[in-house]
Amino acid sequence: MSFNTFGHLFRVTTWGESHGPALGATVDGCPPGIAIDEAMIQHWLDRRKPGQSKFTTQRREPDAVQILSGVFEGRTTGTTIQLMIENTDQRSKDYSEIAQKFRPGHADITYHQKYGLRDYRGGGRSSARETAARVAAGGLARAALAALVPDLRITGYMVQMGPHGIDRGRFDWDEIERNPFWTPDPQAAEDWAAYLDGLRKSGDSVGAVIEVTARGCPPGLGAPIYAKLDTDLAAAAMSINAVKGVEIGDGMASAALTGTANADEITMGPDGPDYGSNHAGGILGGISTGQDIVMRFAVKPTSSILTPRRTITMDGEETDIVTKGRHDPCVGIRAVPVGEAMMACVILDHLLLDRGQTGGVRGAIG
Ligand SMILES: C=C(O[C@@H]1CC(C(=O)O)=C[C@@H](OP(=O)(O)O)[C@H]1O)C(=O)O
Repeated sequence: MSFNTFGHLFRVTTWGESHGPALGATVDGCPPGIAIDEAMIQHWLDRRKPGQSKFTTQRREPDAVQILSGVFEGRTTGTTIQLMIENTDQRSKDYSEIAQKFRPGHADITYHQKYGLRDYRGGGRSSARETAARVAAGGLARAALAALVPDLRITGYMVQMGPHGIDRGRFDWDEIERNPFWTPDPQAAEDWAAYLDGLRKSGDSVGAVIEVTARGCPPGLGAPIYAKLDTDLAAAAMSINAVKGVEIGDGMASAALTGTANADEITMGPDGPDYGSNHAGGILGGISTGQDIVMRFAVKPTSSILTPRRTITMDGEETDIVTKGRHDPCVGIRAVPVGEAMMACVILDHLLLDRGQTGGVRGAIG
């Protein structure tokens, strides 16, 4: 059990608070010889950083990453890699009014009950700003995966904002990069813009569902029983701030299927098994099948809102709370690159575990 660390062989420890001097990730177990530099990691951080549209927080952070160790002449050395991002745009006075109160739906109250004190500035350690560190580690994982599994493509996108889901008939992979919501449905992007603008102006927020797909993942990653690939993916997604639900493949909806409908029928293709469908989300018995790995997670509405809500103070007095400052009306938007980063870290971790146990040798079919 580690409080701030995840992964078995590719181990990521994140550290830092939203209004502290800096935050970052300490990565142990990265394979040596991986080509990496700050620009390669920055590419991924730039997709998550705040202040990029009216639909996200207006805090302005460059999220500029510094590699402090573990890289020599542009390659990982196999030793501990320290990634650091300085905080530059803290505005802690926004939080002075709520320092003595608990935001409903926020970690404020549980942190206080557990530890008896908390860094309330920007939510401290519970801030979604912590996810910058995950994205930095994910950038490193992606670089390792690019060397080890060149065909792997990890892509996240939003499939639902509030009650409004995408139309899968309009799914367009190229559209994901073109709109501020990372959604594959151009019509949804238009509809959500108007919807979220209204919510934002009325001082409210909303949740979202994010899907992350890994295409080109080899079969054989993951292991029964406690080392399942889906166990680690679910834990990784659930560890992201504000996540309240995780699904693999058809997830909860698979309960409504019959065995006939759920069967991902198998035929023999030119290069091995061919699956007619993918209800399983690319994982059977905790082990990847070689199909697309499909994970979804639900992000709750941002709890820092301008609409007054009832709460209590640390002295137990009943009161109202309004959270001022710069907040995301839908924090799910910036959770998209975070979900991708977690998928990259978990797949790399399982790739390394599999190489250790089986050497990557697969059972023959045909
Ligand atoms: C800074 C980021 O998001 C922050 C996440 C956050 C929260 O409570 O989660 C609250 C806000 O912090 P602040 O009040 O300091 O502006 C967001 O801006 C980031 O993600 O990089």
